[in-house]
Amino acid sequence: MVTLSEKILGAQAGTYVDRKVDKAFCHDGTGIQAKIIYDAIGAPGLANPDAVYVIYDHIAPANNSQTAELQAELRTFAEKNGAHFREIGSGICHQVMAEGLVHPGEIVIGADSHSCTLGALGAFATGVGASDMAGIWVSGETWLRVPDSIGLHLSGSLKAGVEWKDVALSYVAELGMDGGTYAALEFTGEAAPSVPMEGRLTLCNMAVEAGAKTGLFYADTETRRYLAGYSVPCHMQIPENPVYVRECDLDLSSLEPVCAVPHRVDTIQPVSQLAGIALDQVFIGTCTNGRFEDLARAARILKGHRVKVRTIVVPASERDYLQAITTGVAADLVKAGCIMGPPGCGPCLGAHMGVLGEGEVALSTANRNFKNRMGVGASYYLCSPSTAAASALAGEIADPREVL
Ligand SMILES: CC(C)[C@H](C(=O)O)[C@@H](O)C(=O)O
Ligand code: SF4
Repeated sequence: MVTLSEKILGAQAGTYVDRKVDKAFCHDGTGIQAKIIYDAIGAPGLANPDAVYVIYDHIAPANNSQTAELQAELRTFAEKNGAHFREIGSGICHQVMAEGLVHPGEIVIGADSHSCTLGALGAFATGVGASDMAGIWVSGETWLRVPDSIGLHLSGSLKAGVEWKDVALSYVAELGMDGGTYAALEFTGEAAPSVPMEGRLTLCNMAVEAGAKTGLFYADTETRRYLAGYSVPCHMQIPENPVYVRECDLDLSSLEPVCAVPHRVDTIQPVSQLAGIALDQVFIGTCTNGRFEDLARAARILKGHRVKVRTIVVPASERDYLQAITTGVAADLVKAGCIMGPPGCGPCLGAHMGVLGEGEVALSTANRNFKNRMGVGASYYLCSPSTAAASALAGEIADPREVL
């Protein structure tokens, strides 16, 4: 009668606990703020430098001198204090941590709201603000209220042209933007073991868009297969008849390609009904959908054709980028007219490399379409990599099932 969160945190839902943090990561944005608070506390050093990661991804490379100077300051801090530092171009913090650094059963805290992504590995992973991160640097621990859990039971299999992103957008729409507030979403059911790791990362990534504390998959043979690629051993996690405060059934076979429409992540419409909406920009990337598999899906549609609208592709990590290069996926994308950016967040949060102008309309594989996020006065739809690719070819929103 124990949920995975209760098991990992070692206490019943509702209990407040202090716990040692196994991995604590931040990026160039939140790391700077955490350092200001850490300096004010005046601690003698990091309590557990080996658990601390500083990963440059948000405005990477820097967009102006002030950003560059702040980044230089945090870089020096990380190096002096013995933290793990990942330079610009390494990739988005969540993806970098997913590449063999996070293990099932760990407590993983990131100074970024999408840290829930790492629940895909059977870890308890959640986001905190900069002050909590500074607290972890000082003490090596954090406090948490053990969350209640919502069971999301997956059954059936995806039809052609429907992707994990469509599942993610569909479950967020089902729960609503605050429907999972402070809960842990446990992905279970007969179809869960067959969800590949890249799909698990996409599904857990969007848990916070339903207000959830985290999303989790039980570590199973897929987790073991994935971690073996990083020479990381994996202990399986067996569900112990968890009790959920709410249960949702998601029949994968019943889903179709969807978009979240401006300006809410939980408001979706079938792509077929949006077809024909003219676009100014398509963006394929982010911690939701910038992995190699996502780039390959887009390339499958774009290969041998030419995009009709500016299309920016940003790999989630150096590893994803290299894989796209060695497999020819990157060449297919560039030959199709896509602009490839360095691994990182790219234009996701409207800070650089593809900011939209007033009145512009974009389609993005990201997880948020909040008003003014990618550019003041712009509007954007969220979708899967295949929908993004099909739409890039058409210059307007298009159904991927028509070109597959
Ligand atoms: C900048 C950062 C704090 C923010 C987050 O926490 O999610 C960003 O990554 C985002 O996606 O909006
Ligand atoms: S890719 Fe986007 S959503 Fe993910 S961490 Fe970066 S800014 Fe946030």
